[in-house]
Amino acid sequence: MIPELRVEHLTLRFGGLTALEDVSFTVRPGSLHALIGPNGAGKSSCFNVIGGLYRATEGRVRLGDTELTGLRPHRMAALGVGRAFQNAALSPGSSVLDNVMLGRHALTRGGFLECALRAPWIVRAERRHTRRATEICEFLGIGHLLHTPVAALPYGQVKRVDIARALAVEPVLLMLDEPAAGMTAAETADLAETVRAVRDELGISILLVEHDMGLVMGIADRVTVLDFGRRIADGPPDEVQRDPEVVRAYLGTEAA
Ligand SMILES: Nc1ncnc2c1ncn2[C@@H]1O[C@H](COP(=O)(O)OP(=O)(O)OP(=O)(O)O)[C@@H](O)[C@H]1O
Repeated sequence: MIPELRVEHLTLRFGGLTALEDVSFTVRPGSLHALIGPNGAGKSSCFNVIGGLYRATEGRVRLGDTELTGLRPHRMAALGVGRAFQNAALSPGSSVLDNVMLGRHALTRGGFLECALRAPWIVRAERRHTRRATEICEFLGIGHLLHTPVAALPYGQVKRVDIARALAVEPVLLMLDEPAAGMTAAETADLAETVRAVRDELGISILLVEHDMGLVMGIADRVTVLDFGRRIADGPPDEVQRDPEVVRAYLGTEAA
């Protein structure tokens, strides 16, 4: 069963600067939830608190009955949280498959000696992991690029490798941080379809942090809007889009 992600009363301060103030929202099981807002609204800060990179000054994050607050990122992977970063932390010289296999490591067991001696069960597990990593790449449309070094790929494909690596931990929650940043309009439209397919076919929850309101309105089930670190709206996309405070936040920054 896919658990609900509950973000409760998050406050994050950097010295005198309040990046988040009392932010709460819930990502319902199997839904595509977007966290949006203008520049500096606190989206990345919120993403980084949920993902364990920043420690909240106040508040908590729970996935079902599991407390995520304060856990380190590698523990989260083991608990079913897969994350793709804004600046993909991939190994550019390695192949697509090797990068995605790195994501599987959160799931692999086996000590150094067993690995070094290539114990039969390790070899079998490795084969199984390679098969699954290949399937994930095929699902994301990069199955023909398994042996290509990441450095040789166009940006849109690199982003897919990053998502594949996040999916390789078999997450119940996939966190995507501004996946469309730096993409062309065509790449963005393709990506939107892919994200939708991940939700529909894998049935997992997705938290999508995005600057571009246009991208999320077509695909999100629910949208939380931040502005100056505070939640200013939360609801279905069509409702949020018409919210006067949201319109003001976006138009205000555009006009500035
Ligand atoms: N590590 C940090 N140290 C100090 N201040 C920070 C840090 N990270 C973010 N901030 C500040 O917190 C506020 C929120 O920034 P954040 O990057 O979370 O916003 P954002 O909505 O993701 O913006 P963008 O769309 O531009 O990426 C900003 O005022 C930013 O300068």
